[in-house]
This record gives sequence, structure tokens and C-alpha cells, in this order.
Amino acid sequence: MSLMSFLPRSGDLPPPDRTAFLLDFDGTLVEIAPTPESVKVQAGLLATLRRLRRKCGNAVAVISGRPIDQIDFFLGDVPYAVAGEHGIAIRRSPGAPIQRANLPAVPAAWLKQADELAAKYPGVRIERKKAAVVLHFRGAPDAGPALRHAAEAWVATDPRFHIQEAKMAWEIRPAGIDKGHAVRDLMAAAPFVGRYPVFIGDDVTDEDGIRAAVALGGMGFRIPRDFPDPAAVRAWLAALSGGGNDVWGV
Ligand SMILES: O=P(O)(O)OC[C@H]1O[C@H](O[C@H]2O[C@H](CO)[C@@H](O)[C@H](O)[C@H]2O)[C@H](O)[C@@H](O)[C@@H]1O
Repeated sequence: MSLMSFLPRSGDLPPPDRTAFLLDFDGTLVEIAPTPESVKVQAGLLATLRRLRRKCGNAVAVISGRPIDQIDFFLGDVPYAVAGEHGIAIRRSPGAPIQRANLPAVPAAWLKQADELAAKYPGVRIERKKAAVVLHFRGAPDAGPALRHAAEAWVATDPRFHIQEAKMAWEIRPAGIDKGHAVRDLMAAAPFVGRYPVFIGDDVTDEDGIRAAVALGGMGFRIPRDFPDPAAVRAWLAALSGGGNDVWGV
């Protein structure tokens, strides 16, 4: 497939000094892997993001469901800003303090039951975050409905929490903050403020970011609707980062 055949309306982008990139991580910049820790950052991605940052006056952020320290592990200080845990934690620039929304912790009883479910269904992984717990069933697909059933029973007792549908996973987390919040927060300050936001994601949680980018007058793209896969996103960003300022070289 040629580069041009999958480019989503790139000609509509304003020049680099007026555009900001807000990028999801799993399934967008990197391919989905069997476990959260086994994702591979493809050769060239870091160089592409560095070039894009230079070209766009630093207006490049990663907005992930992962905690910020995991994004740091995979991408270092390459993104200028990082939002983690679907917007609960935000770091506005490299080295800046992380700002966390004040949200309730997942009840200890739910965490205990989650561990019991993992023991009952080999292959199920429990990922704990500061304000959430993720029930991963990529290693045990048949356990998905039972895990969902348990999660629904939990949130039915406490309306402060909801279930975030994810890829082969159910995430139980506090309601009220989503990736749209992260987009609005980052876009309110330099170097993002006043720019045209371009959000790229692949999952249900990214729809909040896409809606927010569009509401701010920008664009949102979703894999596989607009790009076939993360390789296509990386190729597009690489072309933009290397192109001329007039038409972004693509
Ligand atoms: O918002 P994202 O950056 O897309 O993060 C979403 C979740 O990604 C991770 O889980 C997903 O990716 C794993 C690695 O490819 C995969 O094994 C798993 O099945 C997926 O659900 C991460 O573990 C979660 O914390 C993120 O919320």
C-alpha cells in the first residue's frame, strides 16, 4: 500500500507551527502485544517523535491509559507532555510535576476478589493502577464474561466507579475523568494553546479524546477507521516530521 492511499485528509492540516499532536500509545504508536510489558517500540518511532516535536514547537503529547512512569519507560522524555491513566495524571512538560486528579481508590475488597479471579482463571492478569484496576483476559479469552460479571457487580454498589471497555480487558476506574479532559487541559496552555489539535487513537477510551479534539476545532483519527494499523500511523507521522512546512511534504 502506498503512503498516499491511507493518508487521512492531511492536506487539511494547518502548518506545523499551528498544529498539535495528541497521541495514544498502545495500539496507535505501538502494536498490541500479548502482555502490557511486552510491547515493542519500533526502530524509528523515537526519532520520528523527536523530529515532530522540533517541527511543531514541542506540541507533541502522549495521552495513554497507562501510568505515566510506563510511558516514560518506553518513550523516555521524547513526548513533551504526557497524560496517564486516561487523564487522571498529567505532566505538562518534561520534568514538570505530575498533577493528579483527586479520586477515590479502588476498594480493597474488589482488589482481593480480582486476585481470586486471576487464581481461578489461569492466564488472567490483574494490573493495578493508583486509582484503577484492570482485568486483562488476553491470556484467557473465555474468562472475559465472568470478569465482566464481577466488575458489573462491583460498580453497581458504588456509582463513583465505572467499567472502561478496553482491548481484551475491563478497567474499573473512577468516573469523571477521561482522555477528553486531558486534551482540554493540555490544549489550554503552551505550547499547545491556540493550535489545531490532532488526536490519534485506537480504542473506546480514545473516542473521548477524539471528541474533545474535534470540539476544539481540530481532528480525531481512529485505527482501523482512518489508519489500518500503528505502522501506518508511524509512517504518516514520519512523513509529516520530515516534510516541508508548506504542505508537510506529503
Ligand atoms: O490508552 P493506551 O495507551 O492505548 O493504553 C490502553 C491500555 O493499554 C494496555 O493494555 C492494552 O495493551 C496491552 C499491550 O499491547 C495488551 O496486552 C492488552 O490486552 C491491552 O488491553 C495497558 O496495560 C493498560 O493499562 C492501558 O490502559
